[in-house]
Amino acid sequence: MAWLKPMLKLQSASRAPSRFARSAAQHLGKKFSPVFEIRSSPGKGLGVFATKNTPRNADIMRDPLAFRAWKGEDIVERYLGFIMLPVTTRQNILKLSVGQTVLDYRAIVDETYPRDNDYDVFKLDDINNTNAFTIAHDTGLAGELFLNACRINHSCIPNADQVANEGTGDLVMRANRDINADEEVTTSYIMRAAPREIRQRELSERWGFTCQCPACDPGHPFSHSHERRLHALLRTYKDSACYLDDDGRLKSAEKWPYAALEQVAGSFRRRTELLTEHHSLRSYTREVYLGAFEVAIAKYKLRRVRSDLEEALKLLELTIQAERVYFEEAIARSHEELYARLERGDISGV
Ligand SMILES: C[S@@+](CC[C@H](N)C(=O)[O-])C[C@H]1O[C@@H](n2cnc3c(N)ncnc32)[C@H](O)[C@@H]1O
Repeated sequence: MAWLKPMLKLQSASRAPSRFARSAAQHLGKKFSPVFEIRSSPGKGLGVFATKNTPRNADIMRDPLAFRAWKGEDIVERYLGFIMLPVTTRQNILKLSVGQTVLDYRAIVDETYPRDNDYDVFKLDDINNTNAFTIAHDTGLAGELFLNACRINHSCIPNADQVANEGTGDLVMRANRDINADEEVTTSYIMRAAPREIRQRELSERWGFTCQCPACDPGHPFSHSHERRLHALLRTYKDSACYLDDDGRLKSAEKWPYAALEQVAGSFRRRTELLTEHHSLRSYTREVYLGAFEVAIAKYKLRRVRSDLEEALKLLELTIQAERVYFEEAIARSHEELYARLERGDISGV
């Protein structure tokens, strides 16, 4: 299942300069006013709703970090961190919803410990399981709680994506399509490119609900076309698996013959077509553009054909635009420097 790993990596953050499209997050420098409210969402508890028409790539919320949990930390250690928080933050965290209780801890704890705080140790764990976001991979973070963003309900075809936070610690939620005033803002809790039965099993086991989005309703025409798209997408990961590492990037670039590189490039092209077909999948394109860029550079190094370098520059430009929408401004800037070098024909160290 090595091919699955690149799929598990998700998205992320922000702006745009010079020759690169600035549309994504020009507003980031400006004062940000929230465009959402939290209210009841029938059948789902509370939810987040847009209060204004919100265009694609606009920020819906920037929510400050409330609490952070680390991998490997035991629940008492975590609780000791929690009790250091200001009392209102603690109270608000304890109001977050608990989707699925792993243990009937209330019964155990009521019997064993008389104090409410001991109960909260376990409750905090369940709150984390239900609500925590993870943005950065491989950081040792188990998850982060945000008081507003944690009210966003799930959809397998969400209209908003979390983006990397550019070091502020805030969680930024960005519209991945135009959202109408009063429409519910949704995000995906799971790998949205997984087939329906896998998504449903994960949602039911971890969060205890059955997703009712059009992609999960077998009677909905959209569901069929979307499932076909997801299966085709899986095939592109399988087709190129032997050439790629766990991050979906070319393994030992120098080793492959030109024909193999062309095959990988074709698989990346197909993947990009599929990902750009639907707004809920677009956030995956960044990784794909970057992977495809590396393949184009490897092709250029083998044959020094000008069209391969032009293809690489085009893909790097797309990567930079995607960085600005879903990931880090700093990474986008360093890619821009690379772009300038390649434009001058300097491929040393690429
Ligand atoms: C992170 S919370 C979202 C906010 C929550 N609705 C609340 O009232 O605080 C996750 C919980 O919301 C509910 N939920 C989220 N998405 C849902 C959906 N699509 N259908 C039904 N319930 C959902 C589930 O109870 C889930 O455990």
